[in-house]
Amino acid sequence: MKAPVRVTVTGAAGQIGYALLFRIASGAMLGDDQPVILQLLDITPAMEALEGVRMELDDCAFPLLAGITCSDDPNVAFKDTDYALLVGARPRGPGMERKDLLEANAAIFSVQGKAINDNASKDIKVLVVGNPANTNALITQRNAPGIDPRNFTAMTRLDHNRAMTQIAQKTGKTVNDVKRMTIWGNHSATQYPDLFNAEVDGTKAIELVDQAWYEADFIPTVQQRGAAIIKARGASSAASAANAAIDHMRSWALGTEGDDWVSMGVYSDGSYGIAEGLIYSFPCRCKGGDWEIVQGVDVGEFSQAKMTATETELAEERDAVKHLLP
Ligand SMILES: NC(=O)c1ccc[n+]([C@@H]2O[C@H](COP(=O)([O-])OP(=O)(O)OC[C@H]3O[C@@H](n4cnc5c(N)ncnc54)[C@H](O)[C@@H]3O)[C@@H](O)[C@H]2O)c1
Ligand SMILES: O=C(O)C[C@H](O)C(=O)O
Repeated sequence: MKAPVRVTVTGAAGQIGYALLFRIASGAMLGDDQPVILQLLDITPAMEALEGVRMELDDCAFPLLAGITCSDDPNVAFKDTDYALLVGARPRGPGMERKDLLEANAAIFSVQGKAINDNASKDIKVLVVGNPANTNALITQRNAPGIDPRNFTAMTRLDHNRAMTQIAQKTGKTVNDVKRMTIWGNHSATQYPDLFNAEVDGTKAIELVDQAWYEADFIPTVQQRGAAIIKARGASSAASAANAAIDHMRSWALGTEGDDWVSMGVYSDGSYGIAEGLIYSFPCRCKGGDWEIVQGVDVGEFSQAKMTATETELAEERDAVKHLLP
């Protein structure tokens, strides 16, 4: 058996937390030979509810669960931690865009970035789920100058998984037949799901559908899926978001499959002409606990315009929080 690793989850008493913690503790995220110590963070008024979640975790008797701490202090929750899933933030309601949450949520991530910088392992892997995820990841990263910027990522895996299922259903195949899906840019309504490079059963997806369906149906469905769930459920996605967080961390820690790739919001190094330093979703391959942006992916005129539009939105969000970016 390996030595336990520490996994911090913020917003642990919330709805995503409830769908996430039990799967991390079961080994779904880091493998069934990797014990974990859960370090759970929430705000003071949520401590009683969090205690209930801890009791339920205890009651599962997970063989891989080597310890649980609950705290309302980020300095405690991030102490020596190896992985952090930053979920704790306000969700949007009907009629809101995710960037409308910037004012309410941004300060959380500057505090947590500092706490990560001061307390966590220097090799920590951070996934930001709380919205607007890309810009919150940027705030976290910039407040943790002692840690490699590549260790901070934002979640677009939910959009990636949504796009996989939409194209599989349209073409009468299963998600097992879909490879090389890419979500470019921001986890927002400007994100660009790319069917020019995605493949279904070895054929370029764009060749299997008509351009009108791609533009008028597929792209808006993926872009607006979060809003559709809020409208239907009266609450934002939780189980599918937790599942995507597990997928993201598992790919990063244990590697992507063969020559396939996944979508991750990562620190831009200027690849594909995207401004350096933005947290932008790219096609990524992972190996040995590290990620790299896949190079040489085809970008035609149509894709370029959409990739630039979502980059522009991210630059606007960055400028709106510049007071939180040291
Ligand atoms: N990136 C994605 O794909 C994606 C998908 C779904 C949801 N989200 C986002 O995830 C976030 C959480 O969603 P949810 O449905 O679990 O919300 P929720 O309201 O059910 O839970 C949020 C939890 O965070 C806690 N919290 C608030 N401030 C905190 C702080 N400073 N420190 C620690 N915890 C804090 C709250 O007390 C609550 O327990 C929202 O911002 C939502 O929009 C992102
Ligand atoms: O849409 C939301 O606000 C929640 C989440 O980001 C989602 O995509 O489901």
